[in-house]
Amino acid sequence: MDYQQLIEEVYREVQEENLRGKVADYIPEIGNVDPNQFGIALVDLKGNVYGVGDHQIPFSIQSISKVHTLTMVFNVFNTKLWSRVNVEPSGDPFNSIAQLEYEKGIPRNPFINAGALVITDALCSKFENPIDQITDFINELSGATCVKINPEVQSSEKNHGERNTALAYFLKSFKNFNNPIDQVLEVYFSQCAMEMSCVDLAKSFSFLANDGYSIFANRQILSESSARRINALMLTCGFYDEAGEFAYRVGLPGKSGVGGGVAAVMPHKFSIAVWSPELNEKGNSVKAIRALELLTDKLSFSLF
Ligand SMILES: NC(=O)CC[C@H](N)C(=O)O
Repeated sequence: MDYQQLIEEVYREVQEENLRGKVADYIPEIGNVDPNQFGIALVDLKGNVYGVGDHQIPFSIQSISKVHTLTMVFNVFNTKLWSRVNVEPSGDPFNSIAQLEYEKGIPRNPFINAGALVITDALCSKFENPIDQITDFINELSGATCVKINPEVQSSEKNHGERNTALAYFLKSFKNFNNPIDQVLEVYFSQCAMEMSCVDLAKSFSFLANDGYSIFANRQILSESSARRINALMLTCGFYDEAGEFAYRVGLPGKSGVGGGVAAVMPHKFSIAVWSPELNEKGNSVKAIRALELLTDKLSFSLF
């Protein structure tokens, strides 16, 4: 299969459809992007990179960073962690607070905001300088010094972080939070404000397509069984209350962010990142989802 030809075809067809959505504006600074940008990068397991459109332009990865942070604590906290966060799809918006109350402070999964805050709290217990450690880790996975924290986005998240702050206090009231709230939120807002291109993002997900081994970091990042579990979580929880629709239309494990990015993997074949800022009402990129749907249709395979 000629991947370059494939993604160019997908790119062209999606552009022709002229799909529109709305750039996220609840974090004002991430609204300051050109909404027409669109890029695709695919990385195969030999390390060949295929790209089209704005695939080299860094963008705000937002919630996609939740996969990187989960990976960082997965080994150490594997058993203990699952008493603090569940592994079930939530069926609720990513920043929902309601479920957390009747489920007594145990978030449904690590990819909704409440669950990601628990993961970042666990990360703060494990690492002395968590922000540097996350940056270093993602750089290592991408095989390049590519991650930058956008300070304007970071402070915009902080200044409009009432909901995430509320979630953190809520978790604390159920004793599911160990570190000072401000410290954990600082790390959480920083990981969300990280910027990288589709190419580097696809590389950073490559180990999940490769039984846990990163060809860019030259090491086993997670065991084969742990990598498989992260893929299962992405498939069932990676798109919040649209996870079912993504599995139905695309059929790959993946993770979205409100910056308009989606990273996904086809196990044993490739990792892929698609970015376009306009979102649907569930907070997922309209063009990125359509591009991945066309891609698996044209390939005639997905996980299923
Ligand atoms: N879905 C997302 O990408 C949400 C991330 C965003 N920084 C938030 O916490 O609200």
